[in-house]
Amino acid sequence: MHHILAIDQGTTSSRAMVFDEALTLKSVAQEEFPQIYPRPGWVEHDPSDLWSSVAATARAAVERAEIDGSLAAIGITNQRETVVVWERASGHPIHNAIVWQDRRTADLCHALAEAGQEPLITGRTGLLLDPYFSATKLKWLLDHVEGARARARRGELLFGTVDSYLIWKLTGGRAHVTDATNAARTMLFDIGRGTWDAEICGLLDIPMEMLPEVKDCAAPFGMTRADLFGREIPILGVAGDQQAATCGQACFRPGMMKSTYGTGCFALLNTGEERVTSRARLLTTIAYQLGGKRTYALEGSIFIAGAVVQWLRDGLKIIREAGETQGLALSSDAAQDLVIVPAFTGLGAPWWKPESRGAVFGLTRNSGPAEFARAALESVGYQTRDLLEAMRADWAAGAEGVLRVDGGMAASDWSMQFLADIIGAPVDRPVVRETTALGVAWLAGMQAGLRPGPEEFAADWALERRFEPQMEAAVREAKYDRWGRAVRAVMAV
Ligand SMILES: Nc1ncnc2c1ncn2[C@@H]1O[C@H](COP(=O)(O)OP(=O)(O)O)[C@@H](O)[C@H]1O
Ligand SMILES: O=P(O)(O)OC[C@H](O)CO
Repeated sequence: MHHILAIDQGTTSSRAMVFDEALTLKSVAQEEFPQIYPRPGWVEHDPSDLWSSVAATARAAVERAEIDGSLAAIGITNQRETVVVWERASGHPIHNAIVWQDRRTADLCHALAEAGQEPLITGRTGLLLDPYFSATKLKWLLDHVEGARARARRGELLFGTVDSYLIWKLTGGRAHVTDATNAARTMLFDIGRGTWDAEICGLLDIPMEMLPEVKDCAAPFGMTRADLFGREIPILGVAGDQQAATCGQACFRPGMMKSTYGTGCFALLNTGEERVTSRARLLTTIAYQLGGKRTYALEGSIFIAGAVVQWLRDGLKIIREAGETQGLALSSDAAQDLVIVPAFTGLGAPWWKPESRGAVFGLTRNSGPAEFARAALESVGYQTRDLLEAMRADWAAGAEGVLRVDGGMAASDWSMQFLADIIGAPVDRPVVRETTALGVAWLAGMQAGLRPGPEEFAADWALERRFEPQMEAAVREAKYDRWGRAVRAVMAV
């Protein structure tokens, strides 16, 4: 029996999982690492923390799985958009990684929009002019680290998203590569042609010498150093974490969609070969690239989902652990209809209002922890419906009715039932909820010749529970209408 190691390098922790060749999970290791907030709105990671947590969890997962040298392939999935720049000669980063959540380039994005650059950028990359993406963060580094641009031009510095940096470390500096899904999040990549875009690089003064080679999601990315796992192991699968979850959820047919509920929520709708241009301010992105063929997706990104539950725990201190929200919601007063708009760091898709902040509507003297818990869980459902409405507006062919869910918050039955109620469609939760790691393990396993293609993988996808909508249509629409008014009020303040 061969085994596959999936490395999932996320925003707050690194995880490693070993799967056998039938994709049964054998072991897990996880390590959190520090978040660095140098100023309000700035978020950084120390690249050495990313690397050491990946190396430690990878080794621990392999040890725990007791697989006796049968490791055949590695897959890497990662937090997307985060930028690392390092020296080709030494492998040393020239600065902390600038994380996807970092807002330091908001003014630069604003200036580019004022200068009329958004149509070019959106047309080529499918993305909006927002600090979320890598390009303006990379420009910031080249502008602020002394001598960086000249060194990059001489070929001394390399840029990568986290996957690319990890591959450089794993291979001992023998491969400077990335995959098409990660490249698609940089705002430097022409997603139609599948190449780095010279015009956008020119506009931002980014030397193209520092960009990695872009490969399919299932491809030979390089061999690890022999000392890491006792011999060289091939890295054969790479995808951004939301795209890996799309694969793990087997959303291979146009119209299929998944929504992942972690700290934030990211919904991807497979649009097949069609590169749908959003009129509703969603993102167009690459879902996966296999055999040189790109499959596209519409993506809605919400920055606060599970994080609203963390706020109940750490901010309001009305719960000790996330699971308590379910009991509270069940005991809440149905006559009160509290609405929480959790715009703690602004509003993401489809509004893109970085300056908005949150609000609570409908407070009475009887409003207490139970009503807050229910409103917090409901806010995640409402935000998802906003994304689905935008997807419907954008794509006439339209999403199939069912939404596949995963991520930590998908564990909450109450939340998933409300989600089904408010979107008015079934919500399917799979048996395997580690869809991100599963997706990239499948990609690597397929490239290794251990796993068959998408059709067979899709046939193996197993439902744990379907949540059917039960709410009366009139109640649903009245509640959603009230949410819409609350969001508009938040944007107006
Ligand atoms: N039973 C639950 N009910 C509601 N929210 C939950 C529950 N379990 C976990 N969460 C939320 O899910 C999030 C963790 O999910 P995870 O997929 O691990 O996130 P990430 O990968 O972004 O760190 C947390 O924000 C937590 O508040
Ligand atoms: O690390 P996660 O799971 O919060 O995912 C982050 C996303 O990739 C950001 O686009």
